[in-house]
Amino acid sequence: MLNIQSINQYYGQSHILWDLDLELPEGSCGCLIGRNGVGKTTLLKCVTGLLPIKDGQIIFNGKDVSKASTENRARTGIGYVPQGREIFPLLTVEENLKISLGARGDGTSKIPDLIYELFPVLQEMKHRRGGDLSGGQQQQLAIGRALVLDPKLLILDEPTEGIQPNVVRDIGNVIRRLNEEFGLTVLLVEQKLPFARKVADHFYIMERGKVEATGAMEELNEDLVQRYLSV
Ligand SMILES: Nc1ncnc2c1ncn2[C@@H]1O[C@H](COP(=O)(O)OP(=O)(O)OP(=O)(O)O)[C@@H](O)[C@H]1O
Repeated sequence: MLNIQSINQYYGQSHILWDLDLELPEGSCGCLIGRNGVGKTTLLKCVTGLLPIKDGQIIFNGKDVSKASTENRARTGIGYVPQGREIFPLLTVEENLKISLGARGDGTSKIPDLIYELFPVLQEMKHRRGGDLSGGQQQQLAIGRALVLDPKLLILDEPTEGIQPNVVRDIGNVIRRLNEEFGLTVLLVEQKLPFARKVADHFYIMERGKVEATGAMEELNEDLVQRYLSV
């Protein structure tokens, strides 16, 4: 589904991603983990097209999307929920969701029922402004907005950051459901290991701009945690 081959990325003179490889099989739920500053968000932004790569390839569904615009990648099925959510605070919940409809390219003007089914709170609050929602509700809105595009791959950057535990649980359940019931492939960055273990089936440990270890989530043992994640 997603095959990243030997990509390099720089911010000015700073070399951030180093010949990075990653393979995410279709139907899986992969979690990128690693200490602060190792390049997790940068990698997600390279996949969505928000940041250019210097060399290497990003293959999505068999197509090389390395040079495609963010809009085109979204149209071909890459959905993105950014860190910090980035919803529009002055627009209503419904307007936030409708904005994404325009990017679908199929002319539909109806928000898919699935979004309100997954997140009933968005239905209840659809006429409220995005900025009036709690952090957890805004995260649900950000996920709903990505789902409006009917993605095949859903990318989430720290979806539980700054969110109260009961909403974290709901978000975890929705991600699992999207993956297991609806067959969505998922790639997320997550710092909270218990959440990562519950939601994901694969892990990718990043260190200094590379994927240094990967495997099934059950293989994420104490040695790896000590070596790559302890601070
Ligand atoms: N816009 C930018 N300009 C210059 N350097 C940047 C920029 N954004 C990030 N960096 C640097 O790139 C490196 C990787 O950052 P990135 O945000 O990808 O790491 P991360 O693993 O997601 O970290 P965190 O867990 O703290 O979010 C860091 O050293 C960071 O300081």
